[in-house]
Amino acid sequence: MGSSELSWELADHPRLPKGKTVAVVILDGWGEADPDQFNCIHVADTPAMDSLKKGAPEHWRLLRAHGTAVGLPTDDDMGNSEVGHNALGAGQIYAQGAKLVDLALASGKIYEGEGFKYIKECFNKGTLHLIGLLSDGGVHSRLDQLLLLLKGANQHGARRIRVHILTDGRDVLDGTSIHFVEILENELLKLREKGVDAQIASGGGRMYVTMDRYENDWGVVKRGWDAQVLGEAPFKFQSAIEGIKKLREDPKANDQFLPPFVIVDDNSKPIGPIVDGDAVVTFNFRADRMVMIAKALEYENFNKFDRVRFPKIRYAGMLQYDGELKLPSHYLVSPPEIKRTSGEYLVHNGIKIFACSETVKFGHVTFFWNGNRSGYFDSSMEEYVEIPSDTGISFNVQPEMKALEIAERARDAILSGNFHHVRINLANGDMVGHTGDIKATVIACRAADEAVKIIIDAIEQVKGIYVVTADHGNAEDMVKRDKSGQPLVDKDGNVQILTSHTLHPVPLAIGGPGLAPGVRFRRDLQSAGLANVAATVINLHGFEAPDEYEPTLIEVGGN
Ligand SMILES: O=C(O)[C@@H](CO)OP(=O)(O)O
Ligand SMILES: [Mn+2]
Ligand SMILES: [Mn+2]
Repeated sequence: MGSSELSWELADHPRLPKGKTVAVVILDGWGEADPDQFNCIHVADTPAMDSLKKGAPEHWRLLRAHGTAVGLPTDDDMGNSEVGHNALGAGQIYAQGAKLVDLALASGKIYEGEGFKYIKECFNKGTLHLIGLLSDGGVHSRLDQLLLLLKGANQHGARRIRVHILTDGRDVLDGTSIHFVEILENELLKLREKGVDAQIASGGGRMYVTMDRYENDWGVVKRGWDAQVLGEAPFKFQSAIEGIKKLREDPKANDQFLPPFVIVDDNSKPIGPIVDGDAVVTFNFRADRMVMIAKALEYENFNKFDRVRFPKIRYAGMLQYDGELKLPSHYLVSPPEIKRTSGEYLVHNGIKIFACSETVKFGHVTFFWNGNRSGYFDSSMEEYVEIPSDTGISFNVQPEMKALEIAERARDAILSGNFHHVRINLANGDMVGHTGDIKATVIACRAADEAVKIIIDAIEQVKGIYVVTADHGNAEDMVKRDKSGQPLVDKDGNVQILTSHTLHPVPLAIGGPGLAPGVRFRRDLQSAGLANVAATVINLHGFEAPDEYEPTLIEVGGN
């Protein structure tokens, strides 16, 4: 039976009432780890989160937020916002992009699909361009997948290949970009030895070039366009390794923010602009930071910046990045078909939804939450509010970010009585954690905690229920550690700052005056993860969860 024939009607929960306002708060990048000076959540003053934990074993627990619990290939994979919010919103665990690409490459099916056949048409006369994040972080892309794709594309006819790299330093240690470029150069050399004209053509740091999201700053995408498509950039080098070494000589340089550069030949001519008749693949599997560049590459009508030239190319994404917009229209691997998410169920069952975050996380509580789908399920039942993020600064400069504004909008939505379900994401722990600035991250954690307090107070007033959790770890551990947990130091004796997410579990707290007496966490689901939250929230709205969902975390004990 197709899913459209399944009913959307949820059964009444036998013990739990309807009509309570439920606030769902996602602390982005807020894991649980042992306390020490690199645990910014521990160092920060966080009275609201502390009080949720203290003495409340029935209403506070940990959840798995990484690896197979959220559909990633292995339990060595750290969690991230995409898979975390997908699991939270969908209540089911789907094999995610990273895994699907692994399988398609291993079986060779990637080369038999419509997307590859489409770009292959250009291999005879045109160049194949590969654009994406160069690291083994596994959040947006993976180097090993790129290398397999390079090899496979060549075996299937690509004779001229240009790679446009985006340096990481966010999912991996800062300064590791050189290492990844060396590995890539090695592979390109092997291809050249076989007579393939394969080279790196341009580059730049992921946070400054190409990988913006949720339309926070189109200037980022434009810088990428200029380098990748037009072959224009403020820096020109004869090799990417030489270029990155040069750029990193600036003491403030950082892989995440390297300026755009193009590789030029002996005559200072860029070696790989994208021109009519070329094929382009964006090789990131994760959606949010590819949607904007996909629009620039695909849309005939486009007014976000002056593209100067709009080459007639064949473009495919590694995945389709937006299922609602069908963007891009060609892709190498089908994305996970995330269906029957909790948001869609709730609106079908009369629950009015308010969702809010600031720009840099706005799509997390809407697009990701709803299974990588943009827009409303039912605009008469939902309101999504985006608070504009600061632009043009690194978030350690303003670590409070928009936590207060988000909390106030959520408070107003709660007190208005117009919504049953109020959902927010607080970006601080994650966005400031990624900067590696420990002092600023401590301030960030405190700001997020203050926002939690505002929401809990509002829930008290309307006799509602709160659910506070996180999507993955980040701020709770800011240092790279050895196997025994000791901080690692570099050759100068400095600790190695960790800018990435972590493998730690995240807290889940429930409470509020609306929580029915006897509601408590079950004890039989010790290894539960983020996907168990959706059924729990649906129960708290007074419904039984759908059968296909991961089990609820709560039970109603005797009085
Ligand atoms: O910034 C991002 O793109 C990722 C890290 O690569 O973080 P998050 O998953 O929290 O959005
Ligand atoms: Mn996140
Ligand atoms: Mn993050």
